[in-house]
Amino acid sequence: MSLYYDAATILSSSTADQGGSFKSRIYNSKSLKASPAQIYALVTEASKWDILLKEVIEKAGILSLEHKLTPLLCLLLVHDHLLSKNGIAAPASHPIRQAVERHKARLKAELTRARVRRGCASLQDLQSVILDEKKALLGPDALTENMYPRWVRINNVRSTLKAQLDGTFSGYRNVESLKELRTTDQIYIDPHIPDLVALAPGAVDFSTTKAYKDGEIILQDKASCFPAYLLLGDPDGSWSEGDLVDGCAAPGNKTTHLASLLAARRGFKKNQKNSNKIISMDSSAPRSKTLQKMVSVAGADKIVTVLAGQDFLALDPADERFESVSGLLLDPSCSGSGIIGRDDVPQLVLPESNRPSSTSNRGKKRKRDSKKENEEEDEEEAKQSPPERMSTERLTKLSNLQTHIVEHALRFPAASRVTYSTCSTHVLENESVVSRILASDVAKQRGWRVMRRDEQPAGLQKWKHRGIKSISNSTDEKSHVEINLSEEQLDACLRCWPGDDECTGGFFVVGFVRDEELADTEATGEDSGDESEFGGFSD
Ligand SMILES: C[S@@+](CC[C@H](N)C(=O)[O-])C[C@H]1O[C@@H](n2cnc3c(N)ncnc32)[C@H](O)[C@@H]1O
Repeated sequence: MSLYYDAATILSSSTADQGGSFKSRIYNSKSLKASPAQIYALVTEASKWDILLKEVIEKAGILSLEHKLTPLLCLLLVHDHLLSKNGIAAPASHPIRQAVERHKARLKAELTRARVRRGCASLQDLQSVILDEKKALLGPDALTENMYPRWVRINNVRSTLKAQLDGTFSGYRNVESLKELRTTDQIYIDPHIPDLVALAPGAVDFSTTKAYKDGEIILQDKASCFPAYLLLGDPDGSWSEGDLVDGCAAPGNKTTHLASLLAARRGFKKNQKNSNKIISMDSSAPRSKTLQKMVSVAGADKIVTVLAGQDFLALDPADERFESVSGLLLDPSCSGSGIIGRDDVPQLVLPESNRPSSTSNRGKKRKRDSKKENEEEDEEEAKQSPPERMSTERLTKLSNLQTHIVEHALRFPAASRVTYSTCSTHVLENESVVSRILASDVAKQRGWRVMRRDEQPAGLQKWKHRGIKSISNSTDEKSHVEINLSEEQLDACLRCWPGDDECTGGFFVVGFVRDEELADTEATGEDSGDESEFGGFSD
């Protein structure tokens, strides 16, 4: 029984008090009695159905009859009663189980009515309609990670798309759009990124499959696949790369994607001698261990050299180890404001109680409950706009460091392509950084410009979300950031927005290419490299 009380407690407690992500709060809490896995599963599942549960509970009128139930407790219990295979996890004689089960006929009837009203033949169909309603009601931030499709990238070092479709995904039915992806036996082949597929939310946990353990498939969000593809282009593309550097590489998603794209390219150009290598590094030693492990599992040890604990800014571009480096991928630390699930306390839409608020004969307890609910409301408000929480000062420091890292990449003597990416939605960390880089001496002296849309790989040319000049959130507005980018330059920037129809997290990526004809030998001086500008951030 503690399961429902524990879940209600964790949802009501303030993130600021406890710190950490929602999941870590559950797993680290010492005061909860129920199993953390059960609490997490209950809350995340209930948050997928809350709009429906609210409607069913209100129409069944339970809350005005059952004074033992708060709206939150009722929602969690009715979820399990109607939608969980095993029903409510409490002894049949427990008063709060009885408080729900007394109304089982009405609840069942209201569930059927709600499904029929929406024209859905099954509960599975109903679920995606409910998620769409939730998105429309609360905006994309209301959706947590577990409500998005599962993105799976096929690793060409160890496998091929065809082999995986015939193996791991055999029996899956192909759908033509993400919207159609509703049931767990469907698969969608992404039109923007080669060898990327999506499975419906709730599909099997692919991290338990043999293909995952053998490194044949990698679980990677779609947006995070943009940078490596932007850098290397299509396998039949004309850019013939030398060595590659991934300067901020841990845990290794983009490094292993680079390796996969190189493998695909080698398959395509079988007769071409190609011995490019990838040099990957991360300034954090512990994260470098993860990077090394991911590279090994992906079968990329022969292509990738990991420089563990290496600060990219401390590399000397003139070092002979880097004389053949033609492409660099920079994905430095950022605010992470685009990450789905970072502030991942599910937003639950609760039923209205329809009870007088202070006249109850359960004085104290009711007061406690309503205090909890007020706290919940405050918390919900605080959750509305996660990107606005980071201070302008902190964002400016990050932006300075990001600019400095990319400018350093532009100095590698043989470099002709560089990509810069973040999982941030802030203009300050994205278009503003691009604007500052293009204005820097190193960019002018060496003839760097942005990679135009028509120069981008075929899949990304089709991507509709592009750079912007401003965003209506207070942190960016307060910074009075000036963005000197032309329409063409903004069009060269690729953006992903959390919660849009493409089901990505928030992301930004831009490519820079070197055009010696643009090189301005008159431009002098080094760009500011004052380390004190960059302090005070963490990953
Ligand atoms: C956003 S994460 C990179 C994610 C990675 N590209 C991937 O796709 O798996 C940023 C990483 O940059 C590293 N980092 C930050 N500043 C760095 C620097 N100056 N040199 C090397 N690594 C750095 C951090 O330790 C962190 O692991």
